[in-house]
Amino acid sequence: MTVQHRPARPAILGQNQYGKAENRVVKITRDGGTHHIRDLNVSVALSGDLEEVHLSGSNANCLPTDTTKNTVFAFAKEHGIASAEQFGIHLARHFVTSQEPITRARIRIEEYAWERIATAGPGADEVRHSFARKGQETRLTQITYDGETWEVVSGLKDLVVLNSTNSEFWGYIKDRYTTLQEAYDRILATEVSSRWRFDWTGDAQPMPDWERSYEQVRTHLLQAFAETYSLSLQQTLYQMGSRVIEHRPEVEEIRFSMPNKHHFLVDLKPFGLENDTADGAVYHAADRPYGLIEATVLRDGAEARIPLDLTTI
Ligand SMILES: O=c1[nH]c(=O)c2[nH]c(=O)[nH]c2[nH]1
Repeated sequence: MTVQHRPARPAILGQNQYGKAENRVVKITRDGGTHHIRDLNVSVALSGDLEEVHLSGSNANCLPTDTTKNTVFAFAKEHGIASAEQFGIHLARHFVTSQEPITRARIRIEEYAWERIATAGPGADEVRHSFARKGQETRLTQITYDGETWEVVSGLKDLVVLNSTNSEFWGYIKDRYTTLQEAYDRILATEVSSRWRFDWTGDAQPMPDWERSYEQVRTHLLQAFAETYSLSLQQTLYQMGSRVIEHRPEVEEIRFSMPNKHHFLVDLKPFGLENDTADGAVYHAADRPYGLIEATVLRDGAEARIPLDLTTI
């Protein structure tokens, strides 16, 4: 029997699209002391007359993905973000109407919601520039018992918080590798992971009210974050820990691991746009690398027993 071979046929280019994915755009608008935040993850995919880009390597019809990224940030500054839908419509229309070879644009946007951290007020002391990301953090606990002594370490993780002002960072060491510019008004954002150890070791002592303790520690952490005028994330961390130690007698020791979730002001000067912190500033929320600030705050005389690496409990 003879085997039938299908005639060889040439390769052809099928459906294709390209663009810049996951542009992390944060815009802060100021209404006096009350700040508003919009936090988007914007992905652009363009298609059209792009055969030659793939086949011959001619880039004559290629709008660089870098340009699509710049457009997203510049539009956030110039036109604002009234809603994710409005922003996406505006971008899609721009790409299709301004570039002849581009005949289709798909803009995908995820929006991260934030809620204000409640502080003292309303009144002069009320903080209006501090936010916690919506969505519940994870509450944790670890109980150890050897037949005699109890150890209870509780905590939380994934609590994302942001101050849109009242944060500076300057006066640090400068060596030949330093390029960081001093900051006098920056965003301070972190994802709090914390564990705290209770002074309760056994039945001879009254047991803490675990529910109320958790609620109170969480509130003190949030309020200390919001109310601290920060000169570094390290200083904010210490304020958060010492506030818990001072207000919650049942807590002996509290440990933190806090990534510095950097937000960089985008340089929009090449597009004739000023972008400073005064109002409507647009930031790039950088993913990695991140600063990682870790420390324990203890009651004077207490023993530090929470492991340095929080992932081990
Ligand atoms: O709060 C900060 N602490 C640092 O140690 C540090 N280092 C850095 O580059 N930025 C910051 N911010």
